[in-house]
Amino acid sequence: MTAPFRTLDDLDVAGQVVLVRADLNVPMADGRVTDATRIERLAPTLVELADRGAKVVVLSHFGRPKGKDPALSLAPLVAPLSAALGGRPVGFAVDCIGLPAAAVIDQLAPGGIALLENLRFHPGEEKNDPAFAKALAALGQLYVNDAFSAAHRAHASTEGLAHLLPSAAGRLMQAECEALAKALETPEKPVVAIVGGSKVSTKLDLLQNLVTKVDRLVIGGAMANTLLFARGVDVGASLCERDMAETCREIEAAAKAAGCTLILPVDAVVAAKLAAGVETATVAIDQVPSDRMILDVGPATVAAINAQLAEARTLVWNGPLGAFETPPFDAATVAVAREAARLTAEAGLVSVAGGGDTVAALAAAGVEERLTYVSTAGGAFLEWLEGRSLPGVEALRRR
Ligand SMILES: Nc1ncnc2c1ncn2[C@@H]1O[C@H](COP(=O)(O)OP(=O)(O)O)[C@@H](O)[C@H]1O
Ligand SMILES: O=C(OP(=O)(O)O)[C@H](O)COP(=O)(O)O
Repeated sequence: MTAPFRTLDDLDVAGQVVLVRADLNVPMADGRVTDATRIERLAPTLVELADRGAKVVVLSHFGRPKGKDPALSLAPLVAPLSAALGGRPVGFAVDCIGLPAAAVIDQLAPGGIALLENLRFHPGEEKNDPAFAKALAALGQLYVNDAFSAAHRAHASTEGLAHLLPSAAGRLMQAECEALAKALETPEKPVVAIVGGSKVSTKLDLLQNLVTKVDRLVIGGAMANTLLFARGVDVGASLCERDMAETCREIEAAAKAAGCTLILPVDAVVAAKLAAGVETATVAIDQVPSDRMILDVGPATVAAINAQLAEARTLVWNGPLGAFETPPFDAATVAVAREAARLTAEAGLVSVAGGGDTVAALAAAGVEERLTYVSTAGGAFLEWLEGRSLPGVEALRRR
């Protein structure tokens, strides 16, 4: 079968500078990578290109910087990237365009690899500014997109660049598209979705459409706080995007119209601040003290979610249910992850989960290998599920 887009098989890369859009937006704490899944899943593309004699130039964003923010530099990713490549040296350029980038690329021999500084230090990246895309294109001869997890963004490095250079999907991009299609193109019902995490405004928008694709939608994490607030629940000092209340009401209406059952937390684990060792309490969802934050869903909510999973034939999951990086606020995410893994093994549940932090949470729960498929993508995976075309994938299609 012909691939819907060009792949590495279609490129003659020997001696060429290949610009590889990667997603090195990995979870980090204290300057160290806490989950290297995205790096490890990218590595085969870089190794293949290098072994075929390409000069490999890795492009990525990291976080959501407003201008040049040293705290969001990609420099700390050089060592973990080199480790994932079996110790191959990785060069680093302090800017992703212009002389600093060109100078580092000039030093590359065939088979060499370099990483360029955070693309989002330039506003032209997120604006898909043609001049910025052109400055990136000037650095190389070929373009490979291996960042499926950023393919829902129409940015210069994910969309614009594909129109300026001969382009192809990397092995991870290819594998993600194939695996998601295989697992979810005709999902067995009932389909239960779990959406949590903290990227509230960017992910709320897609829930309106998602409710037409799934039978039940469980909402946890900071996402739930915003929906609860919109229902009139006092969420105290919790992370909550109060200006999204109207959108939340629209989602509730869309769910009702589509016959999708919404499952929101009925209890919560609260604390005065997000820190290890703080005093916690489990309270009913309408009893959150005004000076406390909801940092995890409570045990009654976990029981309700697991009851949904018991009836489900398909599970799709993006976003942790709580602030899982800081125990004990990982309890609900771990409990639900283990139940999903058990049902996958024992009851034939098709379970697909994705997202940078979700993968880290699944790994911490020890179930990363026990679900049907784990994607590196969160938002992109949900948009794929909605049936939306992803700009980063569309730009690679064979024309
Ligand atoms: N109740 C909560 N309050 C604050 N942060 C939360 C809460 N629940 C989850 N989070 C945070 O959400 C983050 C993950 O969100 P997100 O980026 O949307 O997920 P993913 O990367 O898997 O797509 C984690 O860092 C986690 O600590
Ligand atoms: O981590 C990412 O997405 P995810 O949190 O949905 O998994 C991607 O790197 C996209 O990042 P963005 O949502 O800042 O564009």
